[in-house]
Amino acid sequence: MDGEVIQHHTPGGLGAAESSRTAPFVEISQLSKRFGATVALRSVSFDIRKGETLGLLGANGAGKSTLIKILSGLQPATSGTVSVQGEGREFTSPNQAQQLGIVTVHQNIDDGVVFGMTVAENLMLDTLGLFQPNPFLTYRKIRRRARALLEELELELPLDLPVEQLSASDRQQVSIGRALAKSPNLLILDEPTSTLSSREAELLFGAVRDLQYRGISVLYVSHRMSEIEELCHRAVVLRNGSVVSEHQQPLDLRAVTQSILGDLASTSLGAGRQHAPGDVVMRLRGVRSGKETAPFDLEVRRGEVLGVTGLVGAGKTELLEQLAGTRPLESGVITLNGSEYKPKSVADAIAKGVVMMPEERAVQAIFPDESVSRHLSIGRMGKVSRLGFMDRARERSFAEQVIAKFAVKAAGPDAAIETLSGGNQQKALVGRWLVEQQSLVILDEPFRGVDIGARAVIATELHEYSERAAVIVASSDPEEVLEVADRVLVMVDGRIVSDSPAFEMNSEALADAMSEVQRTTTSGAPQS
Ligand SMILES: Nc1ncnc2c1ncn2[C@@H]1O[C@H](COP(=O)(O)OP(=O)(O)OP(=O)(O)O)[C@@H](O)[C@H]1O
Repeated sequence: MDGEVIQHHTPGGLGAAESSRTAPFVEISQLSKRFGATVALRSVSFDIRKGETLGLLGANGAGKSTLIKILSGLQPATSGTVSVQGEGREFTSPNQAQQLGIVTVHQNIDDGVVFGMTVAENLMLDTLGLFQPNPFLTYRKIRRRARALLEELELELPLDLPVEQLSASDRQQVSIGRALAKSPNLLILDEPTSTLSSREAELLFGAVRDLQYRGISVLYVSHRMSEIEELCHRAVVLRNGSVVSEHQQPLDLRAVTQSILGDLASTSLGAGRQHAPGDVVMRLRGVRSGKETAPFDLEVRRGEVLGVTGLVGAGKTELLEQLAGTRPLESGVITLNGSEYKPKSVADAIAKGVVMMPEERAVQAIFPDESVSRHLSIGRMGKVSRLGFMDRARERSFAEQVIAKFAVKAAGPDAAIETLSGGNQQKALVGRWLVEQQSLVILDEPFRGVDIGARAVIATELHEYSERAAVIVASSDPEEVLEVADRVLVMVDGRIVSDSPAFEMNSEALADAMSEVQRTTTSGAPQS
């Protein structure tokens, strides 16, 4: 431990019984985990007390997910012990962990849902034992129980839709609902808000507070310091697989950040940078973000990072997909470097120099068994093949450049992508589009699961890259947008309601604009 001063405090409005939060529910002792030559956890010891919400923090690759996988019975530890309510336990399956009341919502949303089943079936999967055939269990009954659960959690989800038809954030809500239906004693949440809008995140915080009142323990992993501050009674920091500090409320955020990174020098983000907008790269005239919405005009220039924000469902993705060739143009005309631009497909857009990193990393971009280098070549076949055959040397050297430039923590270009921590996968995916020259790079939610140090690296690279190309960054988190953007568009219900230089905005003003659904004006970006 670094020996931080420990002060006692209850997070705002929690009111959970202080006295019951002294006995440990889980005690982790000298836990270590190796993957070949990689040491993911080194002799980790701490406890999670009854009724407390404990924050688990650490940079990308620090070992958080590995620890969670051990606690959930998904992976065995190499050495060390885990005790539950004072008894040493070894879990060899998620079922065993769940029998002891330990339920986990994993970082990858789709680990928590079963495709091909409806929302109602997913919610009741474990509680009603739907994996076993039961002739007496009707869909009506499943649906009734699921609806009662949703009412209790104050969630609104379409019960009869197959989960694969839901948006990422709705699937996330289903997996959280499914976990809560199991009445856990310890709920582990691994970056639960990374795919949620701020309103959905508020609902989740309400659910966590409810668990606190009921004396249920929560292990809460997040890169967002404001969430740790708001929800957690204590926080433990992992760095390079070791526990390096423990913090109590009120959190000293500077000390926490320093402890996570081991060095504060690399965390200055882009706020307040000087920039000079250059030539127009892409010009939109009469374009719509959806069929029902009013058309608008927009110019995207070299020399500035254009941030696009709005709640989930505001129309950001619909707009950006039209630019990237994944969705046909609804209406209007687009020009790219002065010529008409009407991409017929993603490949056509890429050939014209417009590339997009999609929002849903796991579903749309990751092929788990492929190596990092193969992964980074997907969509760049023309650049890494010769006479139709993959050129392995070129593929590896490209991957090496991305790994070095974005400080991706990986055993090397041949490592399978699934051996990288979530945040390191994300850095590699962002980096793959910023090594070569493009006309326009679009990144949808690039900071998802990325730690504060890595965010600074990405922001710096984006600023540098924007000198040569137009860059659009979309995020539903106003703070993330302000960290990187020079100019910010706010979208509400498919319309652009504000278009301003970033230095004129702050996160409160942005959040207000994002939630202002009843605006009467059509667009803050004037038609010309
Ligand atoms: N299956 C695996 N094979 C090899 N190495 C692995 C494997 N899983 C994890 N690692 C390595 O263990 C270390 C810890 O990874 P882990 O996923 O626990 O980090 P994390 O703290 O959850 O990061 P993030 O914030 O990016 O999700 C990393 O160096 C990672 O590359």
